[in-house]
Amino acid sequence: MVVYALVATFLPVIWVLHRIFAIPAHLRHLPTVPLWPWVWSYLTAKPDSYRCQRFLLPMRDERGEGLIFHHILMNHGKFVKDYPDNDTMFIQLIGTHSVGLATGDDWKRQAPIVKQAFSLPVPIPAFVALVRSAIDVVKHTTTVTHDQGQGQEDAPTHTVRWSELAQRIALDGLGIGLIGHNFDAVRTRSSFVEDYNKLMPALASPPYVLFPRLERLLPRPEVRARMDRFVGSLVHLLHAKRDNPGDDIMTFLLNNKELSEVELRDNMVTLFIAGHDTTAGAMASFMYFLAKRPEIQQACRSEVLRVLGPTADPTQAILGPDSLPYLHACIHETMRINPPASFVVSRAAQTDVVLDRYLVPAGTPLVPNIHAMHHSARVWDEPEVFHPERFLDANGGAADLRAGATSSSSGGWMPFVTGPRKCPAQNFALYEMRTIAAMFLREFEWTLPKGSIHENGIQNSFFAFSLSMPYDLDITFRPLRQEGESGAA
Ligand code: HEM
Repeated sequence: MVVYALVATFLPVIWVLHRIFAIPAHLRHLPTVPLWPWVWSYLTAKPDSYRCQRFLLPMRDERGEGLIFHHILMNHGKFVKDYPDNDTMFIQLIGTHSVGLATGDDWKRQAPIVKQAFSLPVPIPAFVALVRSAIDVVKHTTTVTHDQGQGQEDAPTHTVRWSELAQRIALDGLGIGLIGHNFDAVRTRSSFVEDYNKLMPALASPPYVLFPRLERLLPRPEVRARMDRFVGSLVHLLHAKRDNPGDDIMTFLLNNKELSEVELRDNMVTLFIAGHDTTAGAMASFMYFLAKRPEIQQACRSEVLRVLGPTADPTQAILGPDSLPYLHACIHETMRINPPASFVVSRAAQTDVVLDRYLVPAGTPLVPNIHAMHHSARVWDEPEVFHPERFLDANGGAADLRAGATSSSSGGWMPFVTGPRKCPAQNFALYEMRTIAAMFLREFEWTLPKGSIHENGIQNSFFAFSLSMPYDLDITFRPLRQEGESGAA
């Protein structure tokens, strides 16, 4: 009797799971990852980098992945962005009418406007002021330790949860660049920042990501309320911008009469979400790799001190890749080895198509994987090694990116992807990162604290929606000069 009851209970569950996850008959000729370990990796909240290393990279030697990757991204009319249905709260948050998810004529109308907005001068002086605040926060952090190592007798050091501070810096950077608003997240805790910080992990909860319908079966009113409050705050700022225009991105978009109210709302939220954890992830990873490689950190610092001097404010001209090629190379190498977005929104082929040697039926979701591309031994020499020099030319200048790859046909470096739908904010993000990196290099030396969970390799948190962000990353900073001193060591 008990056996019958168990069978009657579990058979339907197994049947439903099979229906959800089984590979459809028309796709069974394609190579596959092991299904259940893959699903399990989501349920146990493993990061994308783990899935890529464990399941995708072992398949790489068989595939012409670079060419397929390029082909899909360059032909965005044939491979159209294809996102999950509106059941996911994440899609409800960012909306479907922004440049990020629009397709066809809607995208063609919006893309040039957004691109033009990002060609406005990057607000370097405001970034500089922001980084000064962050430096101040580090220096006044209460977890001061005394480091007796490296000949620096009893030098005070400050151990900071850098993965969080990087997020707060990124939020303020976006506030400044997008709406000319200072959230002051670096120094203060506001309900807006709290809502935002709690919202994203809730939306990325593994069961809800795997089974979006749970949102209907087991609704989460507190998460929805948080989301509504967060969006309400952004919309409020957007409306206030009409009466108080500036030289920021949203003012530019508001002045363009071609964007509807809903498009403005969706773009505002999308730009925030698209720009926040990506930039924070890149900055967190940068500190990590330079903490692990003090000789690279020192070479970077020497370049910054030589070009920028010990105290002058960085300017846009001086922060360019040609002035600081080694710093530029370190940031590029960081974003190669731990790309902040590990894969892109899926694309659906509009007709049956042959990719490499496989027939892919129309409508099949295709997800180019940036992490796999960046770790392909067919594209990169020693892909697992942090080696910034791959982005320098023979004279030590900033190399053409394609020269970083051993196979020039594949391009290789793609944290912002490539093609018509590449990230419009690449320049904005790179200038912001160079400002932060240059000013921190001048101010501090840094290491991983003893016992760091990242000692044997960077640990990314589970973050649905493709983001790679080191978690609980503490960094120990040692000031290179005392208050009031004018030069770095
Ligand atoms: C290190 C920082 C960043 C990285 C690594 C990054 C990466 C990417 C990637 C990989 C895509 C392509 C997504 C896809 O096709 O599915 C993308 C698109 C996009 N990004 Fe970024 N991004 C960064 C910063 C930003 C910032 C700061 C903003 C805005 C303030 C932004 C706004 C956008 C938008 C609007 C798109 C969609 C473009 C389109 O579909 O036409 N990103 N980004």
